[in-house]
Amino acid sequence: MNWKKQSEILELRSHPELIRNISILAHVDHGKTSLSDSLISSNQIISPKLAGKLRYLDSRPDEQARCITMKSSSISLIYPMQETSYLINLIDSPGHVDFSSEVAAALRVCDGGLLLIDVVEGFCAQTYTVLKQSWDEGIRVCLVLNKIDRLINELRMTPEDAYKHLNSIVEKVNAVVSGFYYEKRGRVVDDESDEESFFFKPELGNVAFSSALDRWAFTLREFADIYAKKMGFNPKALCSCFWGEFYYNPKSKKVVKKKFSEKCQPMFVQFVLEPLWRIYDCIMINKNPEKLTSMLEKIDIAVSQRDMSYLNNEPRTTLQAVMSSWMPIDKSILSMIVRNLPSPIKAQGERIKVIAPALEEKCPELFTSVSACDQAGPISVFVSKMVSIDPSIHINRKPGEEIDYNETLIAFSRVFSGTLTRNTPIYVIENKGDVIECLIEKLYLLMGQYLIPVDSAPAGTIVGIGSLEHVVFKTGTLSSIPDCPTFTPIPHKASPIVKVSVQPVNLYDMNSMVQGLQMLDRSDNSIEVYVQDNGEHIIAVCGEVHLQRCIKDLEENFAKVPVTVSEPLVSFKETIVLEGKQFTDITPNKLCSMTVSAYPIPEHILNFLDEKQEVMKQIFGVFAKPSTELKSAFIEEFKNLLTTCPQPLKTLIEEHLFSFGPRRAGNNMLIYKEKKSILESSEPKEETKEESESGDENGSSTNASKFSGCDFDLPNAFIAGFDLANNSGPLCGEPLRGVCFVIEEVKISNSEETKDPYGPFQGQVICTMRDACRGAVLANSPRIVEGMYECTFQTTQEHIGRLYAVINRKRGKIVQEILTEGTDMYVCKTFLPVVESFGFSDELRIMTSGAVMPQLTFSHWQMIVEDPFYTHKTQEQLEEFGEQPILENLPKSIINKVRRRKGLATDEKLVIHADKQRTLTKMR
Ligand SMILES: Nc1nc2c(ncn2[C@@H]2O[C@H](COP(=O)(O)OP(=O)(O)OP(=O)(O)O)[C@@H](O)[C@H]2O)c(=O)[nH]1
Repeated sequence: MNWKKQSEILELRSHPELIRNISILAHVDHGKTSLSDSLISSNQIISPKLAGKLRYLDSRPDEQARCITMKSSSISLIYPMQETSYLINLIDSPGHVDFSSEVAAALRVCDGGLLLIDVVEGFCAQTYTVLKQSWDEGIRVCLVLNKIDRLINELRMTPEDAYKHLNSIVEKVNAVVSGFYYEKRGRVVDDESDEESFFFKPELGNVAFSSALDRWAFTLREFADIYAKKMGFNPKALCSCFWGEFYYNPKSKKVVKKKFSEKCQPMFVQFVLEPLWRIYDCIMINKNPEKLTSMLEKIDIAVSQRDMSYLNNEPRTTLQAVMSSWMPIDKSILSMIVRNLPSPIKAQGERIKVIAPALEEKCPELFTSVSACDQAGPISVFVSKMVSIDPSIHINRKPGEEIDYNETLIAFSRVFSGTLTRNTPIYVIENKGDVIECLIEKLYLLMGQYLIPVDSAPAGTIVGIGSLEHVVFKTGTLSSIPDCPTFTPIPHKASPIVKVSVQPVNLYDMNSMVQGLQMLDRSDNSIEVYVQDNGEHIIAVCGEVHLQRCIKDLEENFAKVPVTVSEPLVSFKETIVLEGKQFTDITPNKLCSMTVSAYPIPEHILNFLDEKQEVMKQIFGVFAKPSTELKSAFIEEFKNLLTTCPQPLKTLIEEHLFSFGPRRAGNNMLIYKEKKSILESSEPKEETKEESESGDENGSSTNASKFSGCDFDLPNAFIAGFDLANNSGPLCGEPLRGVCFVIEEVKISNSEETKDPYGPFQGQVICTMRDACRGAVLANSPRIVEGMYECTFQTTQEHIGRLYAVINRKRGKIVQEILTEGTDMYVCKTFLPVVESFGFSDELRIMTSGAVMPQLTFSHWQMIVEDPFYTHKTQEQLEEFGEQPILENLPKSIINKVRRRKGLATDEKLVIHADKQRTLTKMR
């Protein structure tokens, strides 16, 4: 690292108005890393010729090998513009859907973003996700339409068609933005007149057109500057005519607004795209050196003889030399960033209500300091993720320095106010509210593959903090004020659905592995690590690529021991299709019997309950203290849905809903006919004495107090049993989904016996309730429910047939197939069972030589219609198939597989050494 540049960076950090913290956002493979390479080359960190090939910010070997970014990395660049130097802190974030949490972490420390779109693939699933994430974080964004070269070289579009195509992409993005804008969710828009700046308008200079591969980019401002001099126009006025239906009349030398026709070309086509197309034609398509030389003279570009000599054999090298001198990508993009994206001072004032809403009321001093990005005020820092320091990272020690920089994790953080200095105590405020005092020993400037130790980090900067690896769990707030409220936690979109169990290859490495797992858990915001009841160590991740990265991190950085990884453990659910059949069970001491029936919950209610999980936890959760408005709003919505619920379930829920489950907030329900519905009272009602003493005439009673040995709350024991059944259904011990249990009858006999050989009575009631619920599930024709991924990919006509064959083989369902206008590209949307998804991406990639990169996101739960216990019963079936069980029963094979994995009994016949057995029989 150049020490002169380094000291300039350190100096610029104390001028927040000159800082821009930017993240590059896009769908996978749209060119983020190639663009960041070009921007990095502007600071002579890498050679411009290697930009796009080196992938400098993909420092991990697996990122280089797979050509995908898996981790956000940051680098500081200097950009001189009009005699002022600006500090650009650039973050390259991953585009793969498995790493959405990395994008969220990167956005929290930034103030602006560059939204990159591959103009051939257009607006994709992840483009929407990252745009939404940036809105939710209150981040301003500029648009970069990348890979324009593909419109010329691959699709052979005319400039007119290209203009229409680009216009349609800009309109599509703006349509999405307007949805966000008018929803105003997650953003506080104070100034209505500011509306225009949220939309992408090439004429305002917040849209760039680029080819990161060919190292060029432009915004309309640059073209307007060039032509304004030649044509004698005001550059600003000319810029506003370069986009839209404006035409230049060379005779009258005037710009007129006219509808598009063959004779009239829009100014964007005439002045911008035509010259660009001509250069590509001279170099890449028709290779015409004479025409090229005359064009270069006209636009006043000098290209070395050496670069020109590649025209026939390596035309792309000549093209890159020409285009990077004509429209250098770094200059266009960096000046767009400086002009259009806010400095920390402006951004923090806007974002504070989104990222730290509690400050205003609870800590006004810090609120003022954060809003103004005051470097002299009290300190507040947000740790957005803990980054593992892998061996590819180099720590630049100062000459003669003796500090031990043996870190495993550093805190990737943003200083929002004050100045963080080394060796100062600071308070770590955990999300739960606990406060820990600790000493900041090490601070680093993040420079891609290099960490540069620094002594301080002022407000508005991004910094790596050492010595926090045992104090901060995933994310956290640091402050010099101990009672400072925490920043808003980073929202998580991706849920960890793929689980594997891990164990060390050598058992004596168990301790190292467990410690390594703890570090891994800290280092990744979207991972879950826990120990299952049977002692297995489970890692739950977002997908296959994520899993590979985590295992690599575990083996190489955290545990540093080899581990074996099980087959992915996919989650299933269990449900029912019949209704009303009852099952009775009795406690082992024969004193309490209960009859339970079960009903399937209709899909629309189930979807509502799925959506409202968090709200339900706040209203009905064990320690919940809900606000009355929240509760009544939920109940009103729920009751509206019940109007379309079939009888008798509707009445049962309305009159006697006793609990949701599991943990009082899931998507199963318990009806207890002795109790009034929890939907009825907005306040929890105290039970009256009379109510609690009522029983039936037969001497049986549902009442605990009448039974001498029953000194516990019987209804709560029912809920506990119901919860146990919810968590582990009868088919293969997977959670239940969409089952409503009805306690039809409870009989308790009085007994004088005080000693019960079967253990505490409460435990017996709980277990019997669990078994009664499970029995009711079995009585009502149970089914397996499997998770489904939504998978979107783009492909050409050439590959589509083969891809569909793979999807069908994997039980996928194609739900949408749209031909992109002007191309032979199909955008396909399919649903794919999670259990079939392993190896799916690799198979598609191999089949299409890497052209297809499917994105899998969890979509919904879907019931497998087949009955797991189906046997031939009717006369006709028996005649046709005999009494043999069905060989290919999918749910049955899933049940057996899961039961085998959990060590539960299966009804499979095990034949070991069949030949040997036959021989033995013969010999006898
Ligand atoms: N034709 C063309 N190809 C490009 C351009 N920019 C990038 N590519 C290619 O697109 C592929 C993906 O580029 P990357 O820069 O790795 O894309 P990315 O968005 O960083 O990918 P992830 O980080 O994995 O999401 C590479 O093969 C690049 O060479 C461009 O402007 N034109």
